[in-house]
Amino acid sequence: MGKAARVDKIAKLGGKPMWHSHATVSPVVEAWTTYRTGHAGRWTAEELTTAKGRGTVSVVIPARNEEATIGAIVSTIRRDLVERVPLVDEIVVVDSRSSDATALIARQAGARVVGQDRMTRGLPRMEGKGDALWAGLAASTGDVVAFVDGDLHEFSSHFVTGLLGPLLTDQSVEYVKGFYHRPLAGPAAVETDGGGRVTELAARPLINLFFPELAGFVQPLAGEYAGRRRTLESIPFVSGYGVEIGMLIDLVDLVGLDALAQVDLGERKHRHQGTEALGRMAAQIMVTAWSRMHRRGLATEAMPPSTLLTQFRRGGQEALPNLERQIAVTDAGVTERPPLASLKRAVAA
Ligand SMILES: O=c1ccn([C@@H]2O[C@H](COP(=O)(O)OP(=O)(O)O[C@H]3O[C@H](CO)[C@@H](O)[C@H](O)[C@H]3O)[C@@H](O)[C@H]2O)c(=O)[nH]1
Ligand SMILES: O=C(O)[C@H](O)COP(=O)(O)O
Repeated sequence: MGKAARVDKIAKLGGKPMWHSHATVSPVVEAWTTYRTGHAGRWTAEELTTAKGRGTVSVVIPARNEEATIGAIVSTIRRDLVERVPLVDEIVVVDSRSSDATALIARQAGARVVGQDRMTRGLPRMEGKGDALWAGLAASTGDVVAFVDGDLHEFSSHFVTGLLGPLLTDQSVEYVKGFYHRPLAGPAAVETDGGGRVTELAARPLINLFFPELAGFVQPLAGEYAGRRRTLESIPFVSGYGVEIGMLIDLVDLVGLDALAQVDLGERKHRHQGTEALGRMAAQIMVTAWSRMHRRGLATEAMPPSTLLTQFRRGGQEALPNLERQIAVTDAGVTERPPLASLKRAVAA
């Protein structure tokens, strides 16, 4: 049994959790994690520029009100991977209905900035990150497209080279997902591995229960990933925060686990959202997972989930006297952009 396949597992014994360090994951996941996991340090930008040959590479960054971080991310990629070596051919920032200076700062740092709504004009309006990513795929031209979140702190260009490594050096890889350690920075202290709360509390249990072939992905919700255009254009993009889990399931169904890889990018620091917002994110992820469970015959059409999420907030003018809390109801329902390739075919016909 490979080291990568050794996992810690909690077994419930008499109500008390007990840790085992020699439990195995499924043979499929064991083989995949051993064979398809890499480390960003394995590839230099120079080697990858040679490997790229005549192909082209786009970096797409979705950004909604990211004026604090977007400039440093774009200028780092530009300096290291456009000017120092010609690895990245274009940097596209998708301005996702920002109300701050995100677009201006990104442009000044050297990105091409496209508006989410401008790219999807004439199509039904959709919300959130997934729609921004689809707009970015439509706006970009590279044969390989790398996506990077716009809220990362202490960004380094190895995030991009790590994602590109497997794709530019191994033709059998169609898609690469990043993974990392995730500190949780609170107001007073940093919890070393406290980040990724939605991942640990919602996405990982869902994946293990219903899509166990994907259990070897260390960070299934990572916003840093790259793929071949032909593949990315062949899958739908779920709106909002359903996009990552939807993409992973759709990809494994389309190209198979063996064409997917993951790369260790070290550590990732980002802007944290509050618990209430993460609850809405988790609900979108669950609704998306349900749609894929339904497609696989694991859930019936007769029992679709209610997409309304009721949350409670302390005090406020609208507080109900019996609860001393106000109630906020949001719709966690998601929609989908169709595979970009199908739209291009329809336009060409
Ligand atoms: O309407 C939106 C919302 C977000 N973003 C951008 O998307 C990126 C990630 O969004 P963020 O709100 O920072 O998400 P996280 O709280 O970091 O959530 C994690 O989990 C999400 C659900 O899988 C993933 O989409 C994220 O990439 C991942 O970092 C950032 O650049 C945002 O500016 C948009 O472009 N449009
Ligand atoms: O990916 C996640 O689980 C969410 O983005 C939450 O991340 P955080 O706990 O690091 O803020």
